[in-house]
Amino acid sequence: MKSQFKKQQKQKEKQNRKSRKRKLSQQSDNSQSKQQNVEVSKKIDNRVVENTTTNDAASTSVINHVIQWLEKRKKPIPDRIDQAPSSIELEQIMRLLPPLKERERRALLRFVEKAMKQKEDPGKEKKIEFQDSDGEYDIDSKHSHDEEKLNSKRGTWPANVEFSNSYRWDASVPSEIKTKYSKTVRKRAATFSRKVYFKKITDENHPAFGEFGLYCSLKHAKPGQWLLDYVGHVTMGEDQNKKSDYVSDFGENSELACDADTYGNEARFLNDFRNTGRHPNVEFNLRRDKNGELRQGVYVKQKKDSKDAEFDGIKQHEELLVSYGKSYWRSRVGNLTDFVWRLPGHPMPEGGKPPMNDIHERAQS
Ligand SMILES: C[S@@+](CC[C@H](N)C(=O)[O-])C[C@H]1O[C@@H](n2cnc3c(N)ncnc32)[C@H](O)[C@@H]1O
Repeated sequence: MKSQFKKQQKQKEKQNRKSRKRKLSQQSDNSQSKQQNVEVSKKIDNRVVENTTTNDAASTSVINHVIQWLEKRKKPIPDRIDQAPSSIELEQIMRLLPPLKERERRALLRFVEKAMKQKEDPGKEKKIEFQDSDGEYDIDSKHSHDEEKLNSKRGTWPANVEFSNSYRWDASVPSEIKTKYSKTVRKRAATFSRKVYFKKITDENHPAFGEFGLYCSLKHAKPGQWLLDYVGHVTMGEDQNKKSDYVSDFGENSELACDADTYGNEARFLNDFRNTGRHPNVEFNLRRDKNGELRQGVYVKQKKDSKDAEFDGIKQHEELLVSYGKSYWRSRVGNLTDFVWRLPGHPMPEGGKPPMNDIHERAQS
Protein backbone atom coordinates (compact mmCIF):
# COMPACT_ATOMS: atom_id res chain seq x y z
CA MET A 1 0.00 0.00 0.00
CA LYS A 2 2.75 2.36 1.09
CA SER A 3 4.94 1.51 -1.89
CA GLN A 4 2.06 2.09 -4.34
CA PHE A 5 1.48 5.49 -2.82
CA LYS A 6 5.18 6.25 -3.12
CA LYS A 7 5.13 5.11 -6.77
CA GLN A 8 2.22 7.45 -7.54
CA GLN A 9 4.00 10.30 -5.78
CA LYS A 10 7.16 9.67 -7.81
CA GLN A 11 5.18 9.58 -11.08
CA LYS A 12 3.47 12.84 -10.16
CA GLU A 13 6.81 14.47 -9.41
CA LYS A 14 8.20 13.22 -12.73
CA GLN A 15 5.23 14.71 -14.61
CA ASN A 16 5.64 17.96 -12.71
CA ARG A 17 9.30 18.11 -13.65
CA LYS A 18 8.48 17.50 -17.31
CA SER A 19 5.79 20.17 -17.42
CA ARG A 20 8.10 22.56 -15.60
CA LYS A 21 10.80 22.05 -18.20
CA ARG A 22 8.25 22.52 -21.01
CA LYS A 23 6.94 25.69 -19.42
CA LEU A 24 10.39 27.14 -18.88
CA SER A 25 11.42 26.50 -22.46
CA GLN A 26 8.13 28.07 -23.66
CA GLN A 27 8.78 31.09 -21.47
CA SER A 28 12.27 31.47 -22.82
CA ASP A 29 10.98 31.08 -26.42
CA ASN A 30 8.37 33.76 -25.70
CA SER A 31 10.87 36.14 -24.25
CA GLN A 32 13.21 35.54 -27.17
CA SER A 33 10.51 36.38 -29.68
CA LYS A 34 9.50 39.44 -27.61
CA GLN A 35 13.14 40.50 -27.65
CA GLN A 36 13.16 40.18 -31.45
CA ASN A 37 10.01 42.32 -31.65
CA VAL A 38 11.59 45.05 -29.59
CA GLU A 39 14.70 44.95 -31.78
CA VAL A 40 12.55 45.26 -34.90
CA SER A 41 10.54 48.18 -33.54
CA LYS A 42 13.75 49.94 -32.58
CA LYS A 43 15.02 49.56 -36.12
CA ILE A 44 11.81 50.87 -37.68
CA ASP A 45 11.28 54.11 -35.79
CA ASN A 46 14.66 54.41 -34.07
CA ARG A 47 13.09 55.08 -30.65
CA VAL A 48 14.08 53.47 -27.38
CA VAL A 49 11.07 51.35 -26.48
CA GLU A 50 10.45 50.12 -22.96
CA ASN A 51 11.99 46.68 -22.86
CA THR A 52 9.27 44.46 -21.41
CA THR A 53 11.37 41.46 -22.38
CA THR A 54 13.86 42.13 -19.61
CA ASN A 55 11.19 41.75 -16.91
CA ASP A 56 9.82 38.55 -18.35
CA ALA A 57 13.19 36.95 -18.90
CA ALA A 58 14.34 38.05 -15.47
CA SER A 59 11.39 36.49 -13.66
CA THR A 60 11.76 33.32 -15.69
CA SER A 61 15.27 32.99 -14.43
CA VAL A 62 14.19 33.93 -10.90
CA ILE A 63 11.86 30.91 -10.96
CA ASN A 64 14.66 28.88 -12.53
CA HIS A 65 17.10 29.77 -9.77
CA VAL A 66 14.55 29.12 -7.03
CA ILE A 67 13.84 25.67 -8.48
CA GLN A 68 17.54 24.98 -8.87
CA TRP A 69 18.11 25.86 -5.19
CA LEU A 70 15.21 23.65 -4.02
CA GLU A 71 16.23 20.72 -6.21
CA LYS A 72 19.80 20.83 -4.96
CA ARG A 73 18.55 20.58 -1.39
CA LYS A 74 16.00 17.87 -2.33
CA LYS A 75 13.12 20.05 -1.14
CA PRO A 76 9.62 19.59 -2.62
CA ILE A 77 8.80 21.97 -5.46
CA PRO A 78 5.20 23.11 -5.11
CA ASP A 79 2.95 22.89 -8.20
CA ARG A 80 2.02 26.51 -7.56
CA ILE A 81 5.47 27.54 -8.74
CA ASP A 82 4.93 25.73 -12.03
CA GLN A 83 1.69 27.54 -12.56
CA ALA A 84 3.05 30.91 -11.57
CA PRO A 85 3.02 33.65 -14.24
CA SER A 86 6.41 34.51 -15.63
CA SER A 87 6.12 38.09 -14.34
CA ILE A 88 6.01 36.92 -10.74
CA GLU A 89 8.27 38.76 -8.27
CA LEU A 90 10.76 37.00 -6.02
CA GLU A 91 8.81 38.07 -2.91
CA GLN A 92 5.65 36.41 -4.25
CA ILE A 93 7.54 33.22 -5.10
CA MET A 94 8.82 33.09 -1.54
CA ARG A 95 5.21 33.09 -0.32
CA LEU A 96 4.42 30.07 -2.51
CA LEU A 97 7.20 28.01 -1.01
CA PRO A 98 6.87 25.37 1.70
CA PRO A 99 7.64 26.84 5.09
CA LEU A 100 11.39 27.37 5.04
CA LYS A 101 13.45 28.14 8.08
CA GLU A 102 14.53 31.77 8.39
CA ARG A 103 18.13 30.71 7.70
CA GLU A 104 17.04 28.85 4.53
CA ARG A 105 14.94 31.80 3.35
CA ARG A 106 17.95 34.08 3.65
CA ALA A 107 20.22 31.57 1.89
CA LEU A 108 17.72 31.21 -0.97
CA LEU A 109 17.34 34.98 -1.35
CA ARG A 110 21.11 35.41 -1.35
CA PHE A 111 21.49 32.65 -3.94
CA VAL A 112 18.91 34.13 -6.33
CA GLU A 113 20.16 37.69 -5.93
CA LYS A 114 23.75 36.62 -6.55
CA ALA A 115 22.76 34.57 -9.59
CA MET A 116 20.77 37.48 -11.04
CA LYS A 117 23.59 39.95 -10.41
CA GLN A 118 26.10 37.64 -12.04
CA LYS A 119 23.82 37.40 -15.06
CA GLU A 120 23.68 41.20 -15.37
CA ASP A 121 27.45 41.60 -15.08
CA PRO A 122 29.39 38.33 -14.94
CA GLY A 123 32.75 40.07 -14.51
CA LYS A 124 31.71 42.38 -11.68
CA GLU A 125 30.70 39.72 -9.19
CA LYS A 126 33.96 37.82 -9.54
CA LYS A 127 36.00 40.97 -9.06
CA ILE A 128 34.30 41.97 -5.82
CA GLU A 129 34.79 38.51 -4.39
CA PHE A 130 38.44 38.55 -5.33
CA GLN A 131 39.18 41.88 -3.68
CA ASP A 132 37.37 41.50 -0.40
CA SER A 133 37.18 37.85 0.55
CA ASP A 134 39.84 35.61 1.93
CA GLY A 135 39.38 33.41 -1.12
CA GLU A 136 42.26 35.25 -2.74
CA TYR A 137 44.57 32.28 -2.31
CA ASP A 138 42.12 30.09 -4.28
CA ILE A 139 42.11 32.20 -7.38
CA ASP A 140 44.43 31.65 -10.23
CA SER A 141 43.18 34.29 -12.63
CA LYS A 142 44.89 36.41 -15.24
CA HIS A 143 46.85 39.44 -14.14
CA SER A 144 45.82 42.93 -15.18
CA HIS A 145 48.20 45.48 -16.67
CA ASP A 146 48.37 47.31 -13.30
CA GLU A 147 49.30 44.12 -11.47
CA GLU A 148 52.07 43.42 -13.92
CA LYS A 149 53.49 46.88 -13.23
CA LEU A 150 53.35 46.16 -9.49
CA ASN A 151 54.92 42.75 -9.99
CA SER A 152 57.96 44.41 -11.50
CA LYS A 153 58.43 46.33 -8.23
CA ARG A 154 58.35 43.14 -6.20
CA GLY A 155 61.64 41.86 -4.81
CA THR A 156 63.02 38.39 -5.32
CA TRP A 157 61.79 35.83 -2.84
CA PRO A 158 64.69 34.69 -0.60
CA ALA A 159 66.03 31.31 -1.68
CA ASN A 160 66.35 30.02 1.88
CA VAL A 161 62.65 30.54 2.66
CA GLU A 162 59.94 28.14 1.50
CA PHE A 163 56.94 30.14 0.25
CA SER A 164 53.52 29.00 1.49
CA ASN A 165 50.13 30.41 2.44
CA SER A 166 49.33 27.37 4.64
CA TYR A 167 50.57 26.77 8.16
CA ARG A 168 53.13 24.03 8.71
CA TRP A 169 52.30 22.33 12.00
CA ASP A 170 55.21 21.02 14.01
CA ALA A 171 54.84 17.32 14.81
CA SER A 172 55.17 18.10 18.51
CA VAL A 173 51.93 20.16 18.64
CA PRO A 174 49.29 17.97 20.35
CA SER A 175 46.58 16.84 17.94
CA GLU A 176 43.77 18.30 20.16
CA ILE A 177 45.25 21.77 19.65
CA LYS A 178 45.77 21.26 15.96
CA THR A 179 42.19 20.09 15.37
CA LYS A 180 40.79 22.87 17.57
CA TYR A 181 42.37 25.41 15.19
CA SER A 182 42.17 23.66 11.85
CA LYS A 183 39.51 20.98 11.53
CA THR A 184 39.49 20.98 7.74
CA VAL A 185 42.56 22.57 6.29
CA ARG A 186 42.00 24.17 2.94
CA LYS A 187 44.79 23.73 0.42
CA ARG A 188 45.86 27.23 -0.45
CA ALA A 189 47.59 28.23 -3.65
CA ALA A 190 51.21 29.26 -3.15
CA THR A 191 50.66 32.61 -4.86
CA PHE A 192 51.64 36.10 -3.80
CA SER A 193 48.93 38.38 -2.46
CA ARG A 194 47.62 41.03 -4.83
CA LYS A 195 47.10 43.49 -2.01
CA VAL A 196 50.73 43.80 -0.96
CA TYR A 197 54.23 43.50 -2.37
CA PHE A 198 57.68 43.31 -0.78
CA LYS A 199 60.84 45.09 -1.86
CA LYS A 200 64.31 46.04 -0.66
CA ILE A 201 64.48 49.26 1.38
CA THR A 202 66.70 51.74 -0.41
CA ASP A 203 66.12 54.75 1.86
CA GLU A 204 69.23 55.11 3.99
CA ASN A 205 67.26 56.85 6.73
CA HIS A 206 64.96 53.88 7.17
CA PRO A 207 65.85 51.91 10.34
CA ALA A 208 65.76 48.66 8.37
CA PHE A 209 67.76 50.03 5.39
CA GLY A 210 69.05 47.23 3.15
CA GLU A 211 66.43 44.75 4.36
CA PHE A 212 62.99 44.07 2.92
CA GLY A 213 59.71 45.85 3.71
CA LEU A 214 56.05 45.16 2.85
CA TYR A 215 54.05 47.69 0.79
CA CYS A 216 50.42 48.29 -0.20
CA SER A 217 49.55 47.49 -3.83
CA LEU A 218 45.88 48.50 -3.56
CA LYS A 219 44.97 52.05 -4.61
CA HIS A 220 43.53 52.51 -1.12
CA ALA A 221 43.37 49.92 1.66
CA LYS A 222 40.44 50.93 3.86
CA PRO A 223 40.52 51.06 7.67
CA GLY A 224 39.66 47.62 9.04
CA GLN A 225 40.34 45.83 5.73
CA TRP A 226 41.93 42.36 5.82
CA LEU A 227 45.09 42.18 3.70
CA LEU A 228 46.76 38.79 4.21
CA ASP A 229 47.62 36.30 6.95
CA TYR A 230 50.86 35.83 8.85
CA VAL A 231 51.92 32.28 7.96
CA GLY A 232 54.77 30.14 9.21
CA HIS A 233 55.90 27.01 11.00
CA VAL A 234 53.67 26.53 14.07
CA THR A 235 55.07 25.20 17.36
CA MET A 236 54.01 25.39 20.98
CA GLY A 237 55.10 28.75 22.44
CA GLU A 238 57.67 27.15 24.72
CA ASP A 239 59.30 25.34 21.79
CA GLN A 240 59.82 28.45 19.66
CA ASN A 241 63.20 29.22 18.15
CA LYS A 242 64.46 32.04 20.36
CA LYS A 243 67.01 33.09 17.75
CA SER A 244 64.42 33.75 15.04
CA ASP A 245 63.41 37.35 14.26
CA TYR A 246 60.22 36.15 12.56
CA VAL A 247 58.19 34.67 15.42
CA SER A 248 54.68 35.90 16.13
CA ASP A 249 52.45 34.69 18.99
CA PHE A 250 49.59 32.56 17.77
CA GLY A 251 46.52 30.74 19.15
CA GLU A 252 43.49 31.95 21.10
CA ASN A 253 45.57 32.11 24.29
CA SER A 254 48.88 32.87 22.56
CA GLU A 255 49.98 29.35 23.48
CA LEU A 256 51.51 28.82 20.04
CA ALA A 257 54.28 30.46 18.05
CA CYS A 258 54.24 31.02 14.29
CA ASP A 259 57.75 31.29 12.88
CA ALA A 260 58.29 32.61 9.34
CA ASP A 261 62.09 32.42 9.45
CA THR A 262 62.44 29.68 6.83
CA TYR A 263 58.80 29.06 5.84
CA GLY A 264 55.91 31.47 5.19
CA ASN A 265 54.51 34.21 2.97
CA GLU A 266 55.10 37.94 2.36
CA ALA A 267 53.77 38.89 5.81
CA ARG A 268 57.24 37.94 7.13
CA PHE A 269 58.49 41.25 5.66
CA LEU A 270 56.34 43.42 7.92
CA ASN A 271 58.58 45.88 9.74
CA ASP A 272 58.01 47.57 13.08
CA PHE A 273 57.10 51.28 13.14
CA ARG A 274 59.82 52.33 15.59
CA ASN A 275 62.24 54.97 14.26
CA THR A 276 60.42 55.19 10.91
CA GLY A 277 58.77 58.49 11.90
CA ARG A 278 55.40 56.87 11.29
CA HIS A 279 52.62 55.31 13.35
CA PRO A 280 51.66 51.65 12.90
CA ASN A 281 49.04 51.34 10.14
CA VAL A 282 48.30 47.59 10.40
CA GLU A 283 47.65 45.17 13.25
CA PHE A 284 47.33 41.43 13.82
CA ASN A 285 43.85 40.07 14.52
CA LEU A 286 42.88 36.43 14.83
CA ARG A 287 40.17 35.32 12.46
CA ARG A 288 38.55 32.10 11.31
CA ASP A 289 38.53 31.45 7.57
CA LYS A 290 35.47 30.02 5.80
CA ASN A 291 36.45 26.48 6.82
CA GLY A 292 36.92 27.45 10.43
CA GLU A 293 40.72 27.46 10.36
CA LEU A 294 42.30 29.92 12.80
CA ARG A 295 44.37 32.50 10.93
CA GLN A 296 46.52 35.37 12.08
CA GLY A 297 45.17 38.16 9.86
CA VAL A 298 47.03 41.35 9.01
CA TYR A 299 44.39 44.11 9.02
CA VAL A 300 44.51 47.81 8.25
CA LYS A 301 44.06 49.62 11.57
CA GLN A 302 40.66 51.05 12.42
CA LYS A 303 40.56 54.87 12.55
CA LYS A 304 39.72 54.82 16.25
CA ASP A 305 42.73 52.61 17.05
CA SER A 306 45.25 54.68 15.15
CA LYS A 307 47.43 57.15 17.00
CA ASP A 308 47.49 59.25 13.83
CA ALA A 309 44.50 61.65 13.99
CA GLU A 310 44.44 61.93 10.17
CA PHE A 311 44.53 58.18 9.54
CA ASP A 312 42.16 57.03 6.82
CA GLY A 313 43.65 53.78 5.56
CA ILE A 314 46.76 53.06 3.50
CA LYS A 315 47.68 54.49 0.11
CA GLN A 316 49.29 52.58 -2.74
CA HIS A 317 53.07 52.06 -2.27
CA GLU A 318 52.91 53.09 1.41
CA GLU A 319 54.86 50.75 3.69
CA LEU A 320 52.83 48.56 6.05
CA LEU A 321 54.06 48.99 9.61
CA VAL A 322 53.03 47.05 12.67
CA SER A 323 54.03 47.18 16.32
CA TYR A 324 56.04 44.12 17.34
CA GLY A 325 55.47 45.01 20.99
CA LYS A 326 57.99 46.25 23.52
CA SER A 327 59.08 42.78 24.63
CA TYR A 328 60.32 41.96 21.11
CA TRP A 329 62.69 44.91 21.23
CA ARG A 330 63.66 44.62 24.89
CA SER A 331 64.88 41.08 24.34
CA ARG A 332 67.07 42.32 21.49
CA VAL A 333 68.24 45.81 22.32
CA GLY A 334 67.78 46.07 26.07
CA ASN A 335 66.76 49.60 26.96
CA LEU A 336 64.04 50.83 24.61
CA THR A 337 64.50 54.52 25.40
CA ASP A 338 68.07 54.40 24.13
CA PHE A 339 67.00 52.53 21.04
CA VAL A 340 64.28 54.95 19.86
CA TRP A 341 65.77 57.97 18.08
CA ARG A 342 62.83 59.16 16.01
CA LEU A 343 59.22 59.45 17.19
CA PRO A 344 56.15 59.14 14.93
CA GLY A 345 55.31 62.40 13.23
CA HIS A 346 58.81 63.77 13.86
CA PRO A 347 61.36 64.69 11.17
CA MET A 348 64.71 62.99 10.81
CA PRO A 349 67.06 64.23 13.54
CA GLU A 350 69.86 66.48 12.39
CA GLY A 351 72.90 64.45 11.47
CA GLY A 352 70.68 61.57 10.32
CA LYS A 353 70.47 58.12 11.73
CA PRO A 354 72.58 57.68 14.88
CA PRO A 355 75.40 55.15 14.83
CA MET A 356 74.69 51.77 16.37
CA ASN A 357 71.06 51.75 15.38
CA ASP A 358 71.26 48.34 13.80
CA ILE A 359 69.50 45.99 16.17
CA HIS A 360 71.74 43.07 15.26
CA GLU A 361 74.87 45.05 16.13
CA ARG A 362 73.25 46.22 19.37
CA ALA A 363 72.20 42.74 20.33
CA GLN A 364 75.77 41.53 19.91
CA SER A 365 77.39 44.37 21.84
C1 LIG B 1 59.98 40.08 10.79
S1 LIG B 1 61.43 40.74 10.17
C2 LIG B 1 60.88 42.01 9.12
C3 LIG B 1 61.41 41.87 7.73
C4 LIG B 1 62.86 42.14 7.56
N1 LIG B 1 63.09 43.56 7.36
C5 LIG B 1 63.42 41.35 6.38
O1 LIG B 1 63.94 41.92 5.45
O2 LIG B 1 63.30 40.14 6.39
C6 LIG B 1 62.09 41.52 11.58
C7 LIG B 1 63.41 42.17 11.35
O3 LIG B 1 63.28 43.34 10.56
C8 LIG B 1 64.10 44.38 11.02
N2 LIG B 1 63.25 45.48 11.50
C9 LIG B 1 61.92 45.54 11.47
N3 LIG B 1 61.48 46.69 11.94
C10 LIG B 1 62.55 47.40 12.29
C11 LIG B 1 62.75 48.70 12.85
N4 LIG B 1 61.74 49.50 13.13
N5 LIG B 1 64.01 49.09 13.09
C12 LIG B 1 65.05 48.31 12.80
N6 LIG B 1 64.94 47.08 12.26
C13 LIG B 1 63.71 46.64 12.00
C14 LIG B 1 64.93 43.80 12.11
O4 LIG B 1 66.10 43.30 11.52
C15 LIG B 1 64.07 42.66 12.61
O5 LIG B 1 64.83 41.66 13.21
